[in-house]
Amino acid sequence: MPSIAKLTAPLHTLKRIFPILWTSSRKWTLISTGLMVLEIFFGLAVLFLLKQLVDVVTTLLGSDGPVDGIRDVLWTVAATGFCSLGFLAARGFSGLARETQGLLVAERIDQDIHERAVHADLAFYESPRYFDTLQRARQSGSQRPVQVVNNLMLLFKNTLMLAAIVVLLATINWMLLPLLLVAIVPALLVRLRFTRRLYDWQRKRTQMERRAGYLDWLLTSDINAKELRLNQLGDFLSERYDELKALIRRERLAISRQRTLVEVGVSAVATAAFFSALGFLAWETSEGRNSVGDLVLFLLVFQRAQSMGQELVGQLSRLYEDHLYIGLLFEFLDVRPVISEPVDPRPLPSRMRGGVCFENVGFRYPGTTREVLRNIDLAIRPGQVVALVGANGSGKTSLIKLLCRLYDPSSGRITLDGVDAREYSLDDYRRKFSVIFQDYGKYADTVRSNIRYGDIRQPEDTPLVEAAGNKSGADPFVRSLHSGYDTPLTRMFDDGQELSIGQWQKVALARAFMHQSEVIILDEPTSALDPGAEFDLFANFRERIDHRAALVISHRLSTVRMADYIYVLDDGEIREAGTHDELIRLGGIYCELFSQQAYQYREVEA
Ligand SMILES: Nc1ncnc2c1ncn2[C@@H]1O[C@H](COP(=O)(O)OP(=O)(O)OP(=O)(O)O)[C@@H](O)[C@H]1O
Repeated sequence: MPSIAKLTAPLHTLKRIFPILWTSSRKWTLISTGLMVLEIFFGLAVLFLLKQLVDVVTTLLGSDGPVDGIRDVLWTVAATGFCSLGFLAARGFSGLARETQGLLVAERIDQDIHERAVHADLAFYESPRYFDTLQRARQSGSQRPVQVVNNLMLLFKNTLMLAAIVVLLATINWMLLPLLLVAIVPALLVRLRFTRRLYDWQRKRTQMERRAGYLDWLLTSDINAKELRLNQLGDFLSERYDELKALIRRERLAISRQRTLVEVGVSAVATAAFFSALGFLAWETSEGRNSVGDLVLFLLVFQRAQSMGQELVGQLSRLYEDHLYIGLLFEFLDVRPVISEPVDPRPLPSRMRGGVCFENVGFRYPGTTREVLRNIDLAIRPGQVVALVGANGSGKTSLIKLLCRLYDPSSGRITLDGVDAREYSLDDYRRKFSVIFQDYGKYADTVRSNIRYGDIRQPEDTPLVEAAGNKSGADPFVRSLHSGYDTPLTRMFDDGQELSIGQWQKVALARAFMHQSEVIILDEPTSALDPGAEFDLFANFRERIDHRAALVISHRLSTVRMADYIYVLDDGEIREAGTHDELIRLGGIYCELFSQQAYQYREVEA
């Protein structure tokens, strides 16, 4: 037995859909509803007039004076024709109105999806479980909400029409009604069952579809083109893609095959019902219990009732399907960021005085059990350059993500001027930092925009863009591009220019310099820079960053030694901290790393 909650679930879906429709296009909602009402009115009128026509003709056949009768027939035919025209016109225009409304609603749903996607926690993108919700929301399609309402209106219209036909049939012979039920109900049950099966299957297959999409991207994207050719991975990946797609196709077709077989069976039952009804009525007519007019009316309306019933079945199953898929959309729209604004945020000091501190911070990524950071105590004071060193996977990038509140600590706290960072408004707090990550963004836009995205509040022609380009060392090569700072980057669009990896890194660095934040965070900022460019950057680093505070992650100890204070991270814990000289004197991990790199330089010099 289905539970009450399951039965009422579609109603909840509707309750959420109507406000979306209303707010996205009031005018078109009203127009399409009005036209649908007209469509129903004319449709019912046609049915009524058909019955009238049969009655008038039957009376005419049985009477002696044909003159008045013929006039009645002609009037009824004319009225039926007029109403049919009205029906067709209303149906045509309501289709147009629904399309307009559909496009507007789809735009609104896209806006909602983008809004949620932009504000979702970073964890959302770093977990396959969450990421699937986004894919499913996309799969559900932004047209669904308007489809639901269209289907609902069509359902309403067809139900009314069917009810009218049922009344007509009952006036012929009530025994026809059970036969009509036999023609409609099994088809409905079959459709609903297979809609559910297909939906369950698609939900189960989201990851597999995503894997296929990923392989498709690997095979066709420019990023992987070099490795694909040199490692001859093309055929191998293409085979994996084919295998996945074949599996998905086989499973899907198995369901469709079963559905087709069952539907053919159900149609056979419906056809048998029709001919049984016809035979029964022909017999009743030959026995004189029904008139020939009844038989004609039956032939006119029974098949109409049957096709209307089938439409009704289609609409009901589509409505059910839409309800299921809209559930996926709502599932995504209901994702709320965990990293949220405090109800009553504290005012953030315009200039920080004490700096940012980690106080006994521990952290594990959501959905995982391993603590990637433990007992972290760290401070970044105003104007201080702090360096973070450590082996791959020791937790450096994770620490930065916590610092910028892309995640919150699992234990301990991060403070700004002694106040827990969670007490400040999220946007204001984040504005205190400018960051360049290892996997920085490459925007298919002009150089100017690529840099200005560091602080989008600045006007388009802000001189800060060139100033940032100067600081990062990007300026000389940018000026040599065909349109200087207005050169479009990447080959994604016409006229786009591709940069070298080092040049991209300089543009990304400029983006970090663009924002007049108080703390500048650089995660491996010079990994792709040539030694000359790296030397230039750090030679007068403090002037370049306007004596702001900085946190620099680097594996190059020549970069790290210019820092005021250095933290050494090892397997999620800070093992050593101090100035370069102190750490060398300590003779620990840092000293060993430094000696290894220094040895290599000495070898070159020797
Ligand atoms: N999104 C994530 N979900 C779960 N675990 C993660 C995630 N990102 C990183 N980790 C894990 O956290 C640990 C620390 O990773 P992190 O990226 O902070 O290291 P790192 O010190 O910056 O390394 P590298 O020098 O290679 O950049 C690693 O063991 C990594 O597997």
